[in-house]
Amino acid sequence: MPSTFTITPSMIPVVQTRKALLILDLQNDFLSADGVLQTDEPEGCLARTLELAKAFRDSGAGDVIWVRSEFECHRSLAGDGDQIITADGFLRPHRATSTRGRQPTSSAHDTGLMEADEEAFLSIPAGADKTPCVRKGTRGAAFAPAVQAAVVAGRDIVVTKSHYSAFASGQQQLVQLLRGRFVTQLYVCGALTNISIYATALDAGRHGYETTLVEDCCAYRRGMRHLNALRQLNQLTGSEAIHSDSLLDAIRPPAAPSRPTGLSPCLAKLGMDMVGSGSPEASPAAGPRSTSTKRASPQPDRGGRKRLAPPRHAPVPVEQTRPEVGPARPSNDTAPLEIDPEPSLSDGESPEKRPEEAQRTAGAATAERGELLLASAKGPAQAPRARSTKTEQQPRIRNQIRQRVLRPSSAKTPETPIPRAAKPTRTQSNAPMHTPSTTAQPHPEPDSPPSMATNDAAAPVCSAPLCEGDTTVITNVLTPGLAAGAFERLLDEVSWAGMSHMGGEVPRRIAVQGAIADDGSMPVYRHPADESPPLLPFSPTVLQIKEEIETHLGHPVNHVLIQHYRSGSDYISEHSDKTLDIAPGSFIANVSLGAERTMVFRTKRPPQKTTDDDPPAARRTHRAPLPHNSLCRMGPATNTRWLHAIRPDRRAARDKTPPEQGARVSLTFRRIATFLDAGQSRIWGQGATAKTRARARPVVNGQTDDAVAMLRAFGRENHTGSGFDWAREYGPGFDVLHMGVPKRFCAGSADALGNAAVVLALAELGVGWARGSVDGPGRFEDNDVGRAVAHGAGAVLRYLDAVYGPGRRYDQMLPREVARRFARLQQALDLRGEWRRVGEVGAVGGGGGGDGASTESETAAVRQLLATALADWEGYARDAAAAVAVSASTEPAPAPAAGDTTAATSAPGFYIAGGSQPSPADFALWPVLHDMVRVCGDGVLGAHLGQYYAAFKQRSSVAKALGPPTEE
Ligand SMILES: O=C(O)CCC(=O)C(=O)O
Ligand SMILES: [Fe+2]
Repeated sequence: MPSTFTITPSMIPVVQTRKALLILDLQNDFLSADGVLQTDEPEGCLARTLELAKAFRDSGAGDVIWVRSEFECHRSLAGDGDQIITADGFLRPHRATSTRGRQPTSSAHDTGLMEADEEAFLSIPAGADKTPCVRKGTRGAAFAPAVQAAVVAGRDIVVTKSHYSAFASGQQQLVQLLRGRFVTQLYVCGALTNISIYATALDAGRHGYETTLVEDCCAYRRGMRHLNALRQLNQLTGSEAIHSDSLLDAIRPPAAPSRPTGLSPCLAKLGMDMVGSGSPEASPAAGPRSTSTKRASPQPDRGGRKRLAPPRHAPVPVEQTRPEVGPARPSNDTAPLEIDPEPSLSDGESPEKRPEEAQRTAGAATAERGELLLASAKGPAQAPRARSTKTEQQPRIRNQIRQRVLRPSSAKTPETPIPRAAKPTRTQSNAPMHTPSTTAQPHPEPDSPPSMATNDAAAPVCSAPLCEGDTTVITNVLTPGLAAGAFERLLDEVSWAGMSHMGGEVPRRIAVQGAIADDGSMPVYRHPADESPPLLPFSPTVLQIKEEIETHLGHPVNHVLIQHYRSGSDYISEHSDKTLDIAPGSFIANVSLGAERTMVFRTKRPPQKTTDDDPPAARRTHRAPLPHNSLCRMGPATNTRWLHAIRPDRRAARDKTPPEQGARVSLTFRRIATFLDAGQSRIWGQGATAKTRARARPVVNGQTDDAVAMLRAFGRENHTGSGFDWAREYGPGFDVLHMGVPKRFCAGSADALGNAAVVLALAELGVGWARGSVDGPGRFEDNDVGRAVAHGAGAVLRYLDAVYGPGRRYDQMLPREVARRFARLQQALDLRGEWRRVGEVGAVGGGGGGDGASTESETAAVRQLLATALADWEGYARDAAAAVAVSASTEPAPAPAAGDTTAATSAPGFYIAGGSQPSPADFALWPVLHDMVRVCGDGVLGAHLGQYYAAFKQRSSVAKALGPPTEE
């Protein structure tokens, strides 16, 4: 039977979705030195953003949309409208309860504070005294000159908004414009991360756009706000933050295939300085090529010119370069292997010249609608140009090509394997000077005999020199016996920690080990992190690795930073190692175990051009794959002139080769010349102000001027190549040890029960703290800007409740609940006082001081006393139990509080002042009950109070409060 409809797949319109780069608020008020809200972080942000905009446009990846803000009228932050972040403290990621992603806390009080914040530049509540920002017609509202010059009129799109969000209700212009262009994927950057970027990205998520933040192109004034915004966006909308390099990589024309090098498969993948030096001869090591004759036929580039597919074994530059600035680059000049997936669509003509192609891909009606909508958009928007599917499909095809050509299946190595136990012969002319060993570690002589037990497959192989010629990758670097199982042993034996940077966790686990001298002194390597884990002595496997690695360095190392990249999502951003504490002339030794990742080297930004006649400076990139059991031996010249990074590798597992799967451990060994004493309280050596131990000076902790100066010097080392003036920048030395986000300090008092109550509250509320350096009356010092201090357990409990606990929301409690919370807390504090007095007069415990040894009659007297004192509490516990029983039969169990991992499952979860979460009364009461039970046995508590006591005891926070005070 003939079918009613004939379905011809080629007739079905394919809507090709597109991307856009949304750049927000790069206006004078946010960028210029006299701007009202000048952003100065991150360094180089504007230049990177402009570079990205150009590359994005030139690559054909999508549209560049410049958005600017103009103050029109006060924008309230109450209700469901604009949302921004003005919190300086760490915002704990919360469970998204609302699909609209609204922040859960926004009382009138919070809103008032937010609107008053200077960064809330579109909110000027009545009576506010704020400097006007981005007022229409002012210089501050204009794009910064460099930005204005970067906007390509007639091609880019410029949109003006008067809300924080570019998608706010009443601002449908952008949504319509994007719809018309079939944009589904947005890359967002600009200024400020926590204000316009946050509001816009949150709304973009609501509109269903797949949104990615280009983190290093997001400008901000306060690091914590920037991090909070990125974190919250990730939490609420799933948007990821990437580095602009990753985006540039994704949109950049395809990588040239490696010229056959004849090296081992791994080394063949190294990007080496071989531009133009290769032979065009065929080689068995050449990677597979497409066998499709169609694909090998002449292909058009995007400019419509014919170009030839590369000859089968054409020499191609291995080094990947990207011009810093300069004219738009034709898409084919570095794309020798561009394969058109649909040759019929691109046969000889530029997509731009083929409007009918747009109809084939998107359908005539939709293409037209795109144009109509666009015409209604404000700003110099341009009619949509029809795009071929080719442009959009390139990344995927390129990836396939890259994988095939960069992974030759077989290759020979012409390198002479390095004999085991022999120091590799260094051929580089600019290899670091060998600093004589000052420690007693033995080093084999250069011509010591090769070890007997090696075979070819397992012998170390050294790559050709990389970057500045002083860097090499040595594969098979560890002896097979050590390499086998080292990865697993390290995971087990190393004491891993998180590390914070700018108040956030770095995206990998780390550990620090080093040579601790007999007197306890140790090397210290300072780099831009707020806190690093403590240095521990070399663990057995690390020590073995260190000893083998030293034979390849020719000098000892005394410090190692061990990093665990748990998956492809863990990474280290582009940086150069900070040489403040590194001994001059020494190598930085990166040992890789586990999954293969790629070290991407990129030359530092060249100095600003001086005249227009200078040719545009180019930055060079090398990719060095680091397979399991390899050593990247980086010399100082490379570290001076190049940055390096392990970028995230978020490819799906199926797109990775087996060696690339899984986790990686790297060990970065350094020779450090700055030292701390055993107590980490004094510092001396190369990078300190005191150059000798005899003159060692106290370390400086916290966010001090010194810390800022050191961080700025680190920043300059990252950005200045050989122009970095070490003697001037680092020569005088820094005594800074821990910097960055200050800690909260808690100093205990002689009152053990008060201390336990505070520790219990801190644990329950998930508030991290460190032990205060000064002992004295119980004291809590917060890490807010003003460093709020509360004295005495009662005040601290109230403070913690009001700032971190449910006490933030007294406005949402019934007055009687508030009164009950206050009254029970006071009563619990009084009970603690009575119990202490009992202890003092009757010598029966009372405050954890006594050992419970007392006569029967004394104990009986105390029991009697307690029976009276605890009568009220028994009643409260009975009421609370009854309330829980009622709500348990009608409602699902309340969610456990922050510090509790067990309450939801095993504890009934009733609290002495009622409610669904512990209150300060519980924190004050429970340690007292516990002490009473310790002294008098649990018979002292009535049935309900006993039940309350036992249930609360199961909470995970209790273990912390009972143990010795431990920091978080
Ligand atoms: O994991 C790596 O190989 C790189 C580590 C690194 O560059 C560093 O710690 O400075
Ligand atoms: Fe590094």
